[in-house]
Amino acid sequence: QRQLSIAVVGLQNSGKTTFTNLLAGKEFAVDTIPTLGINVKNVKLPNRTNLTIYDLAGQTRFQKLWERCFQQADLLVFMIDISDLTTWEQAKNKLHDVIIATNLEHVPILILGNKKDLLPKFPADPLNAKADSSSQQATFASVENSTRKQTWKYVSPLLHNYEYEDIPKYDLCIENQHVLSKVEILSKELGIDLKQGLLHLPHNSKVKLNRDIALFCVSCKDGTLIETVMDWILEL
Ligand SMILES: Nc1nc2c(ncn2[C@@H]2O[C@H](COP(=O)(O)OP(=O)(O)OP(=O)(O)O)[C@@H](O)[C@H]2O)c(=O)[nH]1
Ligand SMILES: [Mg+2]
Repeated sequence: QRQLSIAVVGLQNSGKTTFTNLLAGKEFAVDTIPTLGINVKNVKLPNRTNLTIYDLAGQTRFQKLWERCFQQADLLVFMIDISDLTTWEQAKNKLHDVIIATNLEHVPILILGNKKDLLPKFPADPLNAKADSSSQQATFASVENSTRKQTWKYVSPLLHNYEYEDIPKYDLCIENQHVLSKVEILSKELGIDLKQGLLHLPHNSKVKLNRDIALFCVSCKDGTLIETVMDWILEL
């Protein structure tokens, strides 16, 4: 039996409990109750893995509880609601705080841009179609001597043309919000260079990421890429 502990953090209403429920094999639910404090779930997976999921409350008053779970966690999941621009800056800053606070521990971090289903689709353009399908997921393994080389299989379709500096940067507004459903653009907007393993902070400062990091644009509602994310977790 293998034991894997996962701490799920992110702002309120981003979909943490929803994602936790999907991991536990439950259906998507529109009506959820905001989590108070910590909700711990144990899930037995068929391949002899026991998951312990710390589904944390996103409300500001509970965020100080997050740190307590970081020590126990083999994986941090950071949920972002990419459909909500009113909380975007706050979510990004919070993500940066969490990355910096945990960077020395080498704990892998999985960033999920959730609620992709609520973003407008890219204009139908046959030239874009191919690019779209190849840019669904991105994983970066940055810890040296990592035994988890297989995570690179998620990187390869993207890395062929992933160059952080070449990715356009947007002034996000409702008209162009759909760009966040492209994982490489999401990485740029979050300041995360998946290839070099760098976190870009304001005022040109950079932090080397000492950990495995993965980024996916998902929809817990439609189930988009949820299985891929689960596979990725099981490879840890
Ligand atoms: N459209 C859409 N709605 C989603 C998705 N994921 C979650 N939701 C909805 O978002 C709302 C909040 O979901 P929760 O999972 O409770 O959010 P949370 O992050 O646990 O919130 P706190 O516990 O308060 O921190 C619910 O109404 C969910 O149904 C998604 O992928 N698409
Ligand atoms: Mg919750």
